[in-house]
Amino acid sequence: MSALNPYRPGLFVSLEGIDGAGKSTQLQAVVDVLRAAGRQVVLTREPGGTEIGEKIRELLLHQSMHPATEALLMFAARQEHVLRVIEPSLLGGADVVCDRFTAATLAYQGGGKGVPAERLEALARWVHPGLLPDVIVLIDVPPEVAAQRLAQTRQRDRFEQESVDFFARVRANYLQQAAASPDRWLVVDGTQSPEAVQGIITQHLKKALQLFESK
Ligand SMILES: Nc1ncnc2c1ncn2[C@@H]1O[C@H](COP(=O)(O)OP(=O)(O)O)[C@@H](O)[C@H]1O
Ligand SMILES: Cc1cn([C@H]2C[C@H](O)[C@@H](COP(=O)(O)OP(=O)(O)O)O2)c(=O)[nH]c1=O
Repeated sequence: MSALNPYRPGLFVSLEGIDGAGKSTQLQAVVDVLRAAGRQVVLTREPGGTEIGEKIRELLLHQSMHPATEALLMFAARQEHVLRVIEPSLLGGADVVCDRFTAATLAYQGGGKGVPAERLEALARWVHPGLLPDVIVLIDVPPEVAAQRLAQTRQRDRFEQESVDFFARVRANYLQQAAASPDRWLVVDGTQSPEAVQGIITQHLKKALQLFESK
């Protein structure tokens, strides 16, 4: 059982980082390390993870809207996700690996777009009282590096078209959150090779799992 969330048997892991940090590249390795340890794993994402959540995701990624609307839709999608996927999985004993969670709303809508943190924190208390990931992996890269990677690869969605300044604010907010809860966060230097990033995440998760299973 977890020291942080002592009421449930599943480990909750989320991955965070600015767009282009290398999150998608590392997701499967996170799942693999847990499965190799004999755990059952549910891989999911935000915004999304449920039928309603995926519809909200489509709106969010492609329609322009006020940052407050954006934040409220993120939490609407999250409410469905927590109630239908995350909590039942954790309570049933499965680990949940989530591509982004509430830290992303604090960083993007809060740090990046100026929605007041206390409003976002109030929504978080409403939508998932007492529930936070046990481990939050932040893949940290300077926005210039992320932009260069994205330019070389894919069509950008609405969020990925934001400026380097925007991503600098998002990154700074993530780093502040991590500094405030060092026991929960792992900050990995994402400018290293994918193999090096994977090695650091794997080692950390193995230790976190040992601690979790010994409680
Ligand atoms: N450590 C790394 N070093 C160099 N390039 C990377 C690294 N990790 C990912 N990439 C590349 O950067 C781009 C964005 O990675 P991706 O995993 O899709 O990022 P995210 O999911 O965080 O937006 C992809 O082309 C990917 O191959
Ligand atoms: C969960 C979440 C995501 N986002 C943004 C970050 C991403 O740009 C976008 C989609 O997330 P994601 O699917 O993680 O993007 P990618 O894998 O392409 O990096 O939504 C927020 O702005 N706030 C949030 O709360």
